[in-house]
Amino acid sequence: MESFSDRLLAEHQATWQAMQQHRFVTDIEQDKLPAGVFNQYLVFEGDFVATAIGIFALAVSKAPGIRQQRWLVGVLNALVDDQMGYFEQVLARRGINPDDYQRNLPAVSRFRDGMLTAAREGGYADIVTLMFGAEWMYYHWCSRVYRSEQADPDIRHWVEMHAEETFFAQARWLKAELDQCAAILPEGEQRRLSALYRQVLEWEIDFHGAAYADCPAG
Ligand SMILES: Cc1ncc(CO)c(N)n1
Repeated sequence: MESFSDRLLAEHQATWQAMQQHRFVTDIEQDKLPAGVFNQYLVFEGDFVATAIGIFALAVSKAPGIRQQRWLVGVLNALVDDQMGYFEQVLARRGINPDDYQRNLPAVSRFRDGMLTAAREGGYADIVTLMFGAEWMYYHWCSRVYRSEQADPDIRHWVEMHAEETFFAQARWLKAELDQCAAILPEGEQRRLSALYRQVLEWEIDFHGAAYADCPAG
């Protein structure tokens, strides 16, 4: 039988493709992403780390057992140490002062608040759906784009970080975890999670468009 996560991917193919072919993704693939757009994106992403910490903390508190908590605490640890450190370094290297950039464009707030609210109000399966939606999609476009070249070393490194085994393992863990959660859920709950998954992809598409806000001509 088709797994629940594969069912979600099949049900929302069009939305998935819209993200995989997003201008932000194809610009990186064709090595023509304007540096200013990447800088703005890094500011949004640096802010998103704080959101991700909040979401994974809720996952720890709602997880059904120690097996999940042990893994999720590892994820949290990587976010607070490696990811936070990464953003400090890359912003400094590129001379980015976040105060000079947009911080709260509607598409960015919608993604952040939508994810956090869903994580707060939902159960463990909801949170796993959110993060599976975000990470599986991200791994896929980065592993494709990895096969082309990016001249800017920071852009190249960003793609590599999300195409490498550590990140893939995290996305795979979420996928397997989602399948395990969904297997015991009634059809109505599965349909609700499917709608939430699609919502995540739509929030993501708009979030990635927001980096172009001050650069409409590309
Ligand atoms: C906006 C966004 N979605 C997904 C990921 C993958 O973790 C990310 N880093 N940023």
